[in-house]
Amino acid sequence: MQAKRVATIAILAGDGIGPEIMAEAEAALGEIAAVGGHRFDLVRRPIGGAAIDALGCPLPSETLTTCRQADAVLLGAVGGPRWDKVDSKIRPEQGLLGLRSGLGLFANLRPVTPHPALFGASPLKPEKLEGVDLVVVRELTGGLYFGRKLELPDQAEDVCTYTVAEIERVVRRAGDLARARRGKLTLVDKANVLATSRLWRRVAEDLVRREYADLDYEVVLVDAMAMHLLSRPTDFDVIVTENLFGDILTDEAAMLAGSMGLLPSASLGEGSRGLFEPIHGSAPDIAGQQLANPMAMLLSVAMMLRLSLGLDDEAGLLEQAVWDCVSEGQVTRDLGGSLSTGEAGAAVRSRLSQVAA
Ligand SMILES: NC(=O)C1=CN([C@@H]2O[C@H](COP(=O)(O)OP(=O)(O)OC[C@H]3O[C@@H](n4cnc5c(N)ncnc54)[C@H](O)[C@@H]3O)[C@@H](O)[C@H]2O)C=CC1
Ligand SMILES: CC(C)CC(=O)C(=O)O
Ligand SMILES: [Mg+2]
Repeated sequence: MQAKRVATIAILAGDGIGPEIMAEAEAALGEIAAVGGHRFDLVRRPIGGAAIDALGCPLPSETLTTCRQADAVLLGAVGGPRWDKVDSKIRPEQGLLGLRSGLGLFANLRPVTPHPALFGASPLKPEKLEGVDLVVVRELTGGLYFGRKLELPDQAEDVCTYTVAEIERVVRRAGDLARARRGKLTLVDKANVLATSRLWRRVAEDLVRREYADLDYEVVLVDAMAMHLLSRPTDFDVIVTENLFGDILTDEAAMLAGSMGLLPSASLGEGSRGLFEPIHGSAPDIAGQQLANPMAMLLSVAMMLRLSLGLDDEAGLLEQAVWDCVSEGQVTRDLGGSLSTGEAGAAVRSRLSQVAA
C-alpha cells in the first residue's frame, strides 16, 4: 500500500442514477481510506438539473470553484426529461460541458476491456471479444459541442471548429498512451467530407511523422469505424478522434464490454487534476429504482486514484475487487444478475477488504 495521502475530491452526483452510483463511489472511497490510512475530504456540489432546480443554473460558480480547488473531481451523470423541453435555453448538459472546458480537460480517455466472464452479455461472439483491449482518446473541449449555435424557428446551425493546437495536444496525448501500450494509433475522422477532419488528418499525420514515427499509425473513416469496432475490435489499441465521433463510438464500444454500466472515463488536461465519470448518462428509465450498475462509476474511481492521486496500488485493488465480483456473478440486472445498485457496491467493498488484507 502506498504512502498515506490527504486529498480533496469534488463530488458531483448530478441527476437520474447519478446520486445512486455516487453513493457507492463514496462508500468505496471510505473503504479505501480505511484500508490505506488515507484521508479523502469529499466536497459535494450540485451540477446539471439538480443545480438548475436549486440555483437556476447548471454549473454554479461555487461548483466550478470547488472543482478547481480539488485534487480530483468525480461526476455521476447529468440530464433527464424534466429539463428536456425542446425550447429550453438552460440545459443540464451545459453544466458538464462548462465544467470540462472550465477545467481545461481536453482529453477524455475511455478504456474498453471486455471481461471474459461477461462475453455472454455482449452481442458479439466470444471469439471476437477475446483480447480486446483498446482506449478511445476523445477530444473533449472543441468541435460541434462547443461551436456557435443558431436556433431559429425554421433553421438551426451548429458550427464545428478545430485549431491546430487543439488537435496537436490531444493527438500527442494519444500518441504517448499508444507508446506506453501496444504501439498502435488509429485516427478516426471524416476527411472525405469535413474540412475539420482534413485539418485533423494533416495535423495528426505531421505530428506522427515528426514525433511518433515508431508507432503503427492508421487512419479510418468514422462510418467504417462503426463497423470495424464490431468486426475486428482486437485490431485497435489507441483510437484518437474528435468530440462527437468519440462520444458516439464509445457508446457502441460499451456493447463489447456488455453494458453501458461498465465503461469508466478520465478527462485530463495539462495538470494532474482530472474529472472522472462513467461514459453513460443519467439513465432516466431506471433512475430511483436501485437498478443502475455502479461498476463504471467504481472503475472511474479507480482511474482517479491512479491518474490524479497517484494511488496505483489502491486503484489496482479496487479494479480487482470489481472484476472478482463480476466473475462471481455478483452483478446488476443489465448483466443478467439480481443485485441492486447498493448490493453490487457492497459486494465490491466486501471484496476490497478481502483483497487488501
Ligand atoms: N455524462 C453525462 O452526464 C451524460 C448525460 N447524458 C444525459 O443522460 C440522459 C439520458 O440519456 P440516454 O440517451 O438515455 O443515455 P444513458 O446512457 O443515460 O442510457 C442509455 C441506456 O443505457 C442504460 N444505462 C445507462 N447507464 C446504466 C447503468 N449504470 N446501469 C445499467 N444501465 C445503464 C439506460 O438504462 C438506458 O437504457 C439525457 O438527458 C442525456 O443528455 C447522456 C450521456 C452522458
Ligand atoms: C454532454 C454529454 C451529455 C455528452 C455525452 O454524451 C458524453 O460526454 O458522453
Ligand atoms: Mg455520451
